Amino acid sequence: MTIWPRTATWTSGELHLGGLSATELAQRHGTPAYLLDRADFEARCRAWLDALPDGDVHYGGKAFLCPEVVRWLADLGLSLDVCTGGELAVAMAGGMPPERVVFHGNNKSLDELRRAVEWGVGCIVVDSFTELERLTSLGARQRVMIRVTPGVDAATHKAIATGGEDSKFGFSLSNGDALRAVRAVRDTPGLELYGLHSHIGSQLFDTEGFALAARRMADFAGSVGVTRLDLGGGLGVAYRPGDPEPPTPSDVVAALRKEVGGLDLAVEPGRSIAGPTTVALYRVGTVKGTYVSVDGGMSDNPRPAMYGSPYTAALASRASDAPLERVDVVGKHCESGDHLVRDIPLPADLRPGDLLAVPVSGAYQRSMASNYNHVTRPPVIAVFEGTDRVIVRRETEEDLLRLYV
Ligand SMILES: Cc1ncc(COP(=O)(O)O)c(C=O)c1O
Ligand SMILES: N[C@@H](CCCC[NH3+])C(=O)O
Repeated sequence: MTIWPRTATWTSGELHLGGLSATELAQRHGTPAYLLDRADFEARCRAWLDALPDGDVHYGGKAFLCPEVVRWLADLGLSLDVCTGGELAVAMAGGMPPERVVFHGNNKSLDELRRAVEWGVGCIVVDSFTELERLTSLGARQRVMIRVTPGVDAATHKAIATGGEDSKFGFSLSNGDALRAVRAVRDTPGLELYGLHSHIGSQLFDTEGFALAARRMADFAGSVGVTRLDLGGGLGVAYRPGDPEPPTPSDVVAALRKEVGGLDLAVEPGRSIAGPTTVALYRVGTVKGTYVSVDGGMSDNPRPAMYGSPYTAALASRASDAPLERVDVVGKHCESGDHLVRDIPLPADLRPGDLLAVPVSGAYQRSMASNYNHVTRPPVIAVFEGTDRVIVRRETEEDLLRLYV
C-alpha cells in the first residue's frame, strides 16, 4: 500500500505528480499549495461506484468541495451530500443536478431549507422535530430521510464519532424518537418518507461498527416498512507508511449488504475519496535545532492540533544522502501547538528553500482551513496527465481586507 496519490513518482529525489515536478508546480503556483491528483480522485470515485453498482454513492462534500470537483462528480455519476447553505451553493455553482443532492445538517435554518426545496434537492435528511416544524411551515412537497442515531460507539476520535447514544445528530433509536419521527413525517402532508439515514463516525478502520449499525437500521426499517437505507460515510485512510490498511469500498459494501439484504442502499464516502488524492506542498523557511518551520501551518491543516492527527512528510525537491534526523515540522502561526508533523525522520541537511510534501492532505484540510493570523488560504491545483489547473485560487490579502468596514 502506498500513501501517495496514484500518479506520484520520484526521480532523483524529486516528487512528480500527474507528470509534473513539485519544483515546477511550486514555481508556477507558489507554496503552500494543495496538489490534487485528478486521476486518483476519479479512480477512488469509481471504486465506490463499482462496489455499489445497484445503489447510490453520495460524495461527502464536507471533505473537500469546489465547483470543479462537483463537475467531476456529476460527470462520473455520483450524487452529493451537502450540510450547509454554503455547500448547497457550491453544488449549484458546479451544476450538480439538484435531484442528486442530499441535504444534511443538525441545525438547518428556515432559509437554508427554503433554498433547498426551491432548488429541488433530491432529499432532505430531517434531523430534529424542530426541523420538521420548519419544513412543515414551508408547506413543501419534498422527499425526506430521517437521520437515526443507532447507538453504535464507533472506534474513532470522540470529536468525529456521531452514532452513539449521546449525540447532537439525529433521532435516537432506543428512546423511541426515531419511531415518533417516522410517524410525524408520514402524518405531514407533502412529505414523502424516502428512507432512513445513519452515519456513525469518521476515520473508521473495521467493518464491525458499520455492520452493527446496518443491522439495527435494517431491523428498524423492516419494522416501519421503509425500503431504503443511507448508511453514511466513515471509511478511514492511512496517513503514514506502516499505518494499518483500511478496508476497501467493496469490503464495506459487502459488510453492509450482508445485514441489509435487498433494501435499497446508499453510502456517503468523503475522506476515502478525497483524502489520499492530495499532497500539501510547503517550502522550508527556517531550521532551528529539531524544528523545521514551513510556510503554512495549522491554518491550512488544523487536524494535528484539533485531533492529534499523525501525518508524515518527505523532502520533495532534491535527493539527499545526509543521515536522517528526527524533527518536528511546524507552521508559522503564533502558537507552540502549531505542529504539522511530529517527530519524523528527515535528512539532516534540510535547508531553507527545500520543498516538503505532506501526503493524504485532501480531506478536511482545505475545507477546514482558516485565515488565522491573517494568512491567505492556499490554492488547490489539479494535476492530470501533464497539465496543471488552478481549481481553487490562492486567497489574496485584498480578499481578506475586502471584509473590513
Ligand atoms: C452525514 C455524513 N455523511 C458523510 C460523511 C463523510 O464521512 P467520511 O469523510 O468519514 O467518509 C460525514 C462526515 O463524517 C457525515 O457527517
Ligand atoms: N473533520 C474531521 C472529520 C469530520 C467528519 C464530518 N462528519 C476530520 O478531519 O477528521
